[in-house]
Amino acid sequence: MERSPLLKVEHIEVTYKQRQQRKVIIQDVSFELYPGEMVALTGKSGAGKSIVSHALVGLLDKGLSVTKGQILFEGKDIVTFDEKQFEHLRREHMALMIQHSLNGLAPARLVKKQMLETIRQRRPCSKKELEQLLLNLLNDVGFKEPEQILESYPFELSGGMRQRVLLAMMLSLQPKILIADEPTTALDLVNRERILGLLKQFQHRLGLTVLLISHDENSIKKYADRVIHMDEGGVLL
Ligand SMILES: Nc1ncnc2c1ncn2[C@@H]1O[C@H](COP(=O)(O)OP(=O)(O)OP(=O)(O)O)[C@@H](O)[C@H]1O
Repeated sequence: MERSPLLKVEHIEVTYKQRQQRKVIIQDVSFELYPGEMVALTGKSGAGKSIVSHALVGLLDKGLSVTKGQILFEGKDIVTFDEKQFEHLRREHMALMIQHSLNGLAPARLVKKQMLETIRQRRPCSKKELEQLLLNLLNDVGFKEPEQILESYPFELSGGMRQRVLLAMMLSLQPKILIADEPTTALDLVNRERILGLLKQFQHRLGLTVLLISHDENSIKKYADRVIHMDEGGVLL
């Protein structure tokens, strides 16, 4: 039986428009993601990888928009979604783990508070149950003393620890697709391998579909089932 893609990006173009200025930033980008696979999107800095990831979840910066093509999630074109529909998509289906761990966590707010806020969007259960879920998730990403992590501020944690907290937070949303945009850029080799190993583990254990975005093809290719190359705004096949 032929499998259908969970996500199908078809010939998308993203344009930057501001007053008289108009510039095509990426053009004719097409690729597919099948359920349960880990696909790497690589290409040099400036190729447009982050723009693609933002377009997928409706988080393009002001002035940027998808001007051609379709992005089909479970067969439905999401290019025309409004903000409310994208919020729903991000909460229920597609989580974006963004570049540099501190961007994803407020440095001076307790980890527990931030994680609770995220998980509450998805699971309406008691505070006690939620806290237990958080402890389990932190355990899953390798924290031996998750209680201590919950009571920490992100600025007190190392880059690798923050990235693992962020991963636990994203997993709490139980997404179908996890988009990890340069998840290991700021990390040393040991932490890089640890984060990528965890992503691989969750791909297998939860059947998670992962889009792994990185300019460093060498560090991710052994983890990916397939590699897609982007070059100056397009996809090289
Ligand atoms: N908000 C924006 N407005 C206008 N142009 C932008 C904006 N953000 C990015 N660009 C342009 O889009 C192109 C692609 O940028 P993008 O950040 O997607 O590259 P990238 O492949 O993710 O690079 P990196 O690996 O460095 O993150 C670049 O030429 C950049 O200058």
